[in-house]
Amino acid sequence: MSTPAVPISATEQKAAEHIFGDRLPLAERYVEHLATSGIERGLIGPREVPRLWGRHVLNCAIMAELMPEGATLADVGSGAGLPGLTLAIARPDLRINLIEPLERRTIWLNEVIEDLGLENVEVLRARSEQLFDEVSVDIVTARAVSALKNLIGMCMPLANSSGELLALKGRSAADEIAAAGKELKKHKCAEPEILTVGADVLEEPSTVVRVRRR
Ligand SMILES: C[S@@+](CC[C@H](N)C(=O)[O-])C[C@H]1O[C@@H](n2cnc3c(N)ncnc32)[C@H](O)[C@@H]1O
Repeated sequence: MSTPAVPISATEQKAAEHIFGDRLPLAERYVEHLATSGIERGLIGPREVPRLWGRHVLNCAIMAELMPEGATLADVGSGAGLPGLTLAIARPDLRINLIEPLERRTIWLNEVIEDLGLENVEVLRARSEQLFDEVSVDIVTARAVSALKNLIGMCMPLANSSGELLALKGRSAADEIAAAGKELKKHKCAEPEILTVGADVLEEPSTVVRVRRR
């Protein structure tokens, strides 16, 4: 691959070492894929290159801190593998389904998974709603897929009886929770929690909304 320079600050480098440990070379290879074929094939915008490490890979991979050992995951609307592929790289003990309906995205994801030699992740080409009878996992993740009020109906049916949704959100988290009252009630969910993750290692920690059933 001829790779455009993907900048990484000293703080990001330290965070990447902290999150990925001896699997950091796999994360670096993933970033190379994002910056080359990921851009050529429209999975990520060229203007994102300067923010690939900080805003995309590290803000997603830090969610590994919330994952119990050996958990099963479904990442809804995985796109270029965010956050699902970053979690598969950081945590080989997790078993992860990447759920993505668009064929060209699933082809790219499978190519990257094969190149990285990841054995704990599988791509399912489908909309989440088509998998409600087939997928039952401990944790459903989603980032930049839809507003929380829509995500609840798209994701909670994929969670097992004690399962949960972890949605990566930004500053809108509290407003999105306030707007999701009807859906939370319909799916018998408790009041969501807003978690700040990675404050000790990231310049901008991630905001995650955790939704559990009552
Ligand atoms: C804006 S992209 C975000 C991709 C990635 N999660 C990220 O953070 O970069 C939204 C993705 O959700 C997928 N998507 C939309 N509706 C979906 C559904 N009902 N089930 C699963 N994926 C869906 C789209 O195909 C698209 O790849």
